Amino acid sequence: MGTAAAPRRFCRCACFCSENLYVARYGLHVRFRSEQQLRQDYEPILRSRGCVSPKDFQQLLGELEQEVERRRRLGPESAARKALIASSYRPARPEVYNLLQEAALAPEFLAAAEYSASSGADLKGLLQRLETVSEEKRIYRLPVFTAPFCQALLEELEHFEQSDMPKGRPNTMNNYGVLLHELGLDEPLVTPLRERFLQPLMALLYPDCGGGWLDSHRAFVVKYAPGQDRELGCHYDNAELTLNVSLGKAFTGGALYFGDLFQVPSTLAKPLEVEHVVGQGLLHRGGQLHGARPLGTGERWNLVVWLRASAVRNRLCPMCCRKPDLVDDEGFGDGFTREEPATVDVCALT
Ligand SMILES: O=C(O)CCC(=O)C(=O)O
Ligand SMILES: [Fe+2]
Repeated sequence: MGTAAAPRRFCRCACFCSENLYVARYGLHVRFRSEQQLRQDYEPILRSRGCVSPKDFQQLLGELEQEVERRRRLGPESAARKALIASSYRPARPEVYNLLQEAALAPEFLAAAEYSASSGADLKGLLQRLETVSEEKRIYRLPVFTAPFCQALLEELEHFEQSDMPKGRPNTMNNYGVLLHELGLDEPLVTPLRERFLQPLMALLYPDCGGGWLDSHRAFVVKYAPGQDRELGCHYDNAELTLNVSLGKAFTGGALYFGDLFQVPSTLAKPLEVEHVVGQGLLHRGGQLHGARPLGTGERWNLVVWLRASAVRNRLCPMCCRKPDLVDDEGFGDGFTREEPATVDVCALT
């Protein structure tokens, strides 16, 4: 697939402002269109989670209204932050902003990607080059970056975190961490990583989830530390596929747990626990329910890349599970497009 095509305009789905609003206090994602609808859909569960008095409910309403407003302003505000950072932020490790070199990648990752791109490559061959964490859940693991590159990226991210630059947070569940595109790391780092290395690998691992048709991403770093965020509630990603790389530092706890795909009605009775291994990346389907256990000690920084295939999501928005109601957006938006990429064999996609 060529990468030099004319720039395409990406969109988000209008549901972004009304679906999947996270209420941390009650550990719940809700749909919010009106007070009446909120009461109708969630009163019993909210009550069971401690939202009992009229005051509690009014507080929740106010927070949801604020969150909707915040989401409406997100695109333009993010673009403004990106421009300010580009003009006045001074990196600690400028080399991280150079075009991704193979020398930054772990030999195992390079070997798996090179194999995947070679003629005659098949799934069986690729599986010999990475660790299968769960065959049933299709979760895989492999080293992604070299230790020195992980270290440099971590130092740079920490320097940015400590700077007085404005920061857009990854999502409503993470209050720390940064959005990589605002830092200017999409063009030199994440886009080449996706196009040159992840795409062939994902095409073999997840052909039925758009693995061969990735055309955008949302990349961010999540940070967990004592006194800051320590855990992450159960959710699924707004992505067809996800790469989650543990960058460090030293920590205990913070394992991921995985349930079924979100479309499958089930409980999280017996989730699969997966420990992070520093330097290594986990690959999973975005729709696989997951969360992160509380951090024990230390600090945990992870690079998360939500990989998107417009060929898949244009047909069904994973957040509202309907045909997306497209709204023009900045940058990669939420990965939807008004036009289909050429020659997608829709029969190959689920
Ligand atoms: O904390 C982690 O490692 C998982 C982060 C995650 O699942 C997400 O941000 O979507
Ligand atoms: Fe996630």
